[in-house]
Amino acid sequence: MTPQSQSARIREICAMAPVIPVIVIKDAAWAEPLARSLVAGGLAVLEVTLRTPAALEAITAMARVEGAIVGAGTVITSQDVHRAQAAGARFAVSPGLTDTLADACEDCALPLLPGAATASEAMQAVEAGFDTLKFFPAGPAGGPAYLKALAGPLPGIRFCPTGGVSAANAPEYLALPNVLCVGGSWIAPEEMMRQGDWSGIEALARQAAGLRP
Ligand SMILES: O=C(O)C(=O)C[C@H](O)[C@H](O)COP(=O)(O)O
Repeated sequence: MTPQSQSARIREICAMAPVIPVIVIKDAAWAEPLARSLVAGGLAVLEVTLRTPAALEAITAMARVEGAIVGAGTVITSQDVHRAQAAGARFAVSPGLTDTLADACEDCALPLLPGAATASEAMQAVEAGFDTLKFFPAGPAGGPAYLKALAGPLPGIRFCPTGGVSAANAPEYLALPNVLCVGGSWIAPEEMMRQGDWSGIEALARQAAGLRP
């Protein structure tokens, strides 16, 4: 799967819902009810960060939930790519992009949403065949005004801003012509998962799913 066809698939995935929940999961037992509540709330595309020991098992459990399209986040190395794919991830998200990462995803045919925070990083990603990027870290890098400025010289690129995005500022990003969706951890707070507040998470998902202007 070439970077171009990976990027085409990533565009489709990013267009499915206005928000991709960024999930940091500490207990794989939470995975199935979490995925069910997010899908029920209208968010089908889910990113599980490989930041916790439970992440791979959680990906496997969530991938079995009907309607869920589960990807792995915090994919940094080729080993991450292989582990994510073996666990059942259907796409990968990275805070950045390296040749090694691009090659590993191409070899595995795992669509990659690579990260970029500057015009040069975005241009390098385009040279490597990726035209759909994660804008990371969105808030600290400059927020909606920064991303709006990139749309002029780089009109073909579409972004998923992530990092410091909330229900309050998501509409500002989603109104930009170069934004397909946003990513954020606010839809799956650890405390709500710990308490098994699945209906509360479903309500957060429903609110997020209605954010597209
Ligand atoms: O883990 C990764 O791969 C990352 O790139 C970082 C996450 O996307 C952000 O941590 C989410 O940001 P918040 O919504 O502000 O919590």
